[in-house]
Amino acid sequence: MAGRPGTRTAARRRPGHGRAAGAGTALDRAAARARPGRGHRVRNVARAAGRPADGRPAGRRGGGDGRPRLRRRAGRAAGRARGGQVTPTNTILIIDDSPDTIRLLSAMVREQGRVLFATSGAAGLELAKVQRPQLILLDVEMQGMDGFAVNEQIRRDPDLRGSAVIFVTAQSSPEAEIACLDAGAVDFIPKPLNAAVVQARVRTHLRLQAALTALDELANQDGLTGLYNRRYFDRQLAAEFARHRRHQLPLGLALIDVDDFKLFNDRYGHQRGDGCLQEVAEALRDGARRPGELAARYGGEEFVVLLPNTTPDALERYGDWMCRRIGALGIAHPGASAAPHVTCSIGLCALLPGPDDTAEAMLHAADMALYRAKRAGRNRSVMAGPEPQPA
Ligand SMILES: Nc1nc2c(ncn2[C@@H]2O[C@H](COP(=O)(O)OP(=O)(O)OP(=O)(O)O)[C@@H](O)[C@H]2O)c(=O)[nH]1
Repeated sequence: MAGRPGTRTAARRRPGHGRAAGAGTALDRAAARARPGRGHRVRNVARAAGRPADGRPAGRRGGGDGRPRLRRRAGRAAGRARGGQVTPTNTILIIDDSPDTIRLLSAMVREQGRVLFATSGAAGLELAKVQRPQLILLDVEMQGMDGFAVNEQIRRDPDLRGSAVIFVTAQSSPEAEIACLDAGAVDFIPKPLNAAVVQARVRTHLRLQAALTALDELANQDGLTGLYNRRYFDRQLAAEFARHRRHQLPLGLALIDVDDFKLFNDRYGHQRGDGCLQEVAEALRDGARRPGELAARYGGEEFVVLLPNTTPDALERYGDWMCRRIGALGIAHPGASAAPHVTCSIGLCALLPGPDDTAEAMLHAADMALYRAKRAGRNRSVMAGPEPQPA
């Protein structure tokens, strides 16, 4: 298959490059040394802690088994939940200013996932943002920023929504326990630490986290195509629009509609219609290759693709290329008006968002362009803007 014209190869950070705070401080090294016989493991984990997986946002990773990405992710999450089996994909972050406690806790939970640690609240927060652990075992009584302050920042950060906090504390009164739970922690582990209790609690919460992740992913997925659904797209569009406005970057949007699809359904039936939508969706998913690009089903036979940091020229090339790709699927559609196979019309909008622009207006502009593409004969893409007047 020919590559998409004018696109850059996805910039991927090389594994092992990039650093995060909390790894390799003097205390971290002391903690590793203090762990008889296993110091190297903790040290290695701490080094790995600074390594972004591949520079792409979670959930947008391509890869090889041919299943839609979202489906693969949901499957993985469900796999983690199934039977409570803990896989190496679980990450547990210990934030504690005592090397002895880190050593002890690491030994207790090391079979339950990849263990990272940080010896201060600030370092722990930075590490958590990069590594997105499922569980954070958070010491309450730390020097500087205490556990409650760290927890508050975790709760406020939308990127850390998927990380559950278990407080670890020597204060075991009912009031202390209630304060931890009221602060939003999922659980509470009392000191002195008991290995069986720690493992049971960690196991339970890893299971719950996996189930929650799977549910969250399903809630964002379109059932027929496995693409993201409109709800998720609208959220991402709002976030990307704000980011592009802040950094003054050009944002691209493509609204894609299958041509004469009613006729296709009438001729071949809804089941074949569904199959056709799935094939189109797969072409769109496969075409969203650059980091941050997102394809979603907008409703019915209409799809939408968000293309971050994309100039009008590049967006026009994308539109033409995607029209050709969908035509090249070669799905027979003898009654269609533009060609004897399935085609699509695409409305494009490229925008450097200014203070008065809105995501809704951008979608509306793309919709108007799509309407013009239909009127001009279908099987084409049209850029939003003033309609060319006849000479
Ligand atoms: N099979 C199937 N059909 C769907 C689905 N969602 C919407 N449709 C059908 O898509 C068709 C859309 O028809 P119209 O809105 O008239 O548009 P069109 O026939 O594609 O015509 P143009 O858009 O003008 O090219 C309707 O027949 C819907 O029933 C779906 O999930 N599966």
